[in-house]
Amino acid sequence: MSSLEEPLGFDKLPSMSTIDRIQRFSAGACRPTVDDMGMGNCWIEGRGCSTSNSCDEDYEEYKGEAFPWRRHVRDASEGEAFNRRAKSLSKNRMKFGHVCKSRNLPDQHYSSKCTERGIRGITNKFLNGIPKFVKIVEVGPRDGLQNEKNIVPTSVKVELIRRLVSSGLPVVEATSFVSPKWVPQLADAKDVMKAVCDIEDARLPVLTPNVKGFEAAVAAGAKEVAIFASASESFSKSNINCSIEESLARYRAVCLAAKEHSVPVRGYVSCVVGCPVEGAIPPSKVAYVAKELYDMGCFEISLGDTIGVGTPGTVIPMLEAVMAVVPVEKLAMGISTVDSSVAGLGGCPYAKGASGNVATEDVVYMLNGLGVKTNVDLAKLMLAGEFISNHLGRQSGSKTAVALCRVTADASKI
Ligand SMILES: CC(C)(COP(=O)([O-])OP(=O)([O-])OC[C@H]1O[C@@H](n2cnc3c(N)ncnc32)[C@H](O)[C@@H]1OP(=O)([O-])[O-])[C@@H](O)C(=O)NCCC(=O)NCCSC(=O)C[C@@](C)(O)CC(=O)[O-]
Repeated sequence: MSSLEEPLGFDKLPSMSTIDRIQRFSAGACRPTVDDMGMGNCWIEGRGCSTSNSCDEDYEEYKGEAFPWRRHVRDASEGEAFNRRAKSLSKNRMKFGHVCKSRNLPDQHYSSKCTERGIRGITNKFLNGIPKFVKIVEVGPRDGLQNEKNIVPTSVKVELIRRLVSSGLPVVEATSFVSPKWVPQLADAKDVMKAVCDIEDARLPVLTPNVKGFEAAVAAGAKEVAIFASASESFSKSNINCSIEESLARYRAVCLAAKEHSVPVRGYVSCVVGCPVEGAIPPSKVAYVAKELYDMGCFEISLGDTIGVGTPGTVIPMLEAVMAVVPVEKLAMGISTVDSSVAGLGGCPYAKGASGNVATEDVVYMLNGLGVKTNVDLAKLMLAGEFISNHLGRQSGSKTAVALCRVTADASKI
């Protein structure tokens, strides 16, 4: 049995106060603003939101969030037809016949929700303290397509991004400005970014491994970037060809350049629970890297279980260690910011055993069922998932998409 598989004893389980802290936290809109740039650790418009009852306003505020750098011109071509089609499906509802044209399904309405009151009653009773709003960071066009055997044409990537944005996703990671020798699938980063940089309805961050990537990203029109470190030495070496310390030095340079350009930087920590080479990763290592990224100016830290081996018994001690050094509202995992990928696409090409990503459709469906707002239209999102799955010639990795396409019963009764 590898160390990753060793069951934790009850003595290793986190204290109730930790679980309570995580549950009670309902983050405010942790968004970067241009005004916050250049203020070191204060790049975020911080909002004290430490109780479970204060986030209705957060949702309202998030919906109305303004992005001052936007100059929006929507491409009227193929996207128009899609918008018309999607508009015919009301929010959080859909007609089966419209979503899966290929299958002759009855034209039934369904909703993944019971009544708002009913849900609140249930969640108050059993899931006290879950956030009322969850921000979803869609990584499909970047993480999802970086590991595809066949290179996806630029026009398909651009159309996917447009569809995801029009489903209401607030953040869609568009591409990576990395070495094309390392990730040939994203060698068209410049063209993708140039085609989507005028979209104003969502933030479109891109990955930048060094200053060279940052400069290319900004020249192509990127207004937000992400840097990606690892808590595992072996993964750092195989993913970005340098040690953790070397990567942190590179990222400090990226953050400095970003500060000069008033570009917000998001930070990733990979392998926060386990590494395919090293096995279990100590929470203290994750906390160290997360704090370094936070100190260099990242407005938010995404904690990635890169190969999908975490359990509550391993994730909570890790969160406990990270929360001791980085404010919880700056963390993007298991709290009220979730990274996911449309149709479950993706996984890091340099992480052996990376088992793909949680599908955005499944996250939205589950959150809808809990009465947690995301601002995402599940019907439009499923159309985006169907679009890319059709292009890739395989079934969606989303259980929700697969199940809802096949249901012939009155789904409102399921
Ligand atoms: C970091 C490097 C560049 C080091 O790569 P290297 O080979 O060590 O770097 P180098 O500085 O020696 O440069 C080698 C060549 O790359 C070029 N180069 C150098 N930098 C760039 C750049 N930015 N854009 C374009 N080209 C670049 C550079 O100009 C040179 O070109 P040559 O002279 O040979 O023609 C490379 O290892 C790399 O690109 N790695 C990226 C790997 C990657 O993208 N992995 C997937 C994303 S991470 C992930 O998915 C995990 C995450 C984020 O989702 C979180 C999670 O789930 O855990």
